[in-house]
Amino acid sequence: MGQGLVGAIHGFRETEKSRWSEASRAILQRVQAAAFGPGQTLLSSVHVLDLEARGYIKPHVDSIKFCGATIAGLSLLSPSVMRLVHTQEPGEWLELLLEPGSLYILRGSARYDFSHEILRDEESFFGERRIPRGRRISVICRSLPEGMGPGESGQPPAAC
Ligand SMILES: O=C(O)CCC(=O)C(=O)O
Ligand SMILES: [Fe+2]
Repeated sequence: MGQGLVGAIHGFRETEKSRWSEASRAILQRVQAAAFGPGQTLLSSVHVLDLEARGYIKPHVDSIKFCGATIAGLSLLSPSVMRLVHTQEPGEWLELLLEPGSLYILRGSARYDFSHEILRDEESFFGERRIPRGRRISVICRSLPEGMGPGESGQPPAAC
């Protein structure tokens, strides 16, 4: 979790995980192949966020100090709605329905120019459609910030 994120997430527990079963590694490799380019180095551990049914994530942009150009998140258990809002033009926004088993990828403008948030149960609508929130687990892979690759100076952070 990025330093700028303190206070953004409510009703959660989390961990940074670097050891995975062979079956999970195969899934993470599919995520990485889909989301990251060959030149991108990933943070050494994967962020696992367990959001309770009443939990939610307030709008934020992941810190550029701790997280690079790409954020890829696998959603598990409950569906949820992620809203992206342009940081300079609040009228410019979109919502993503994150079904269990789906992968979202934030890169380019979506990564840097839009905040992202996970709506709380009371506000959890995708258009007109009510999306009741249960417990949701997300598995988030991030690239290292530029200039933090292997062999370059600076210690890679343990997590975003
Ligand atoms: O749970 C998610 O998919 C997003 C989490 C998030 O925005 C963060 O940890 O920075
Ligand atoms: Fe985030």
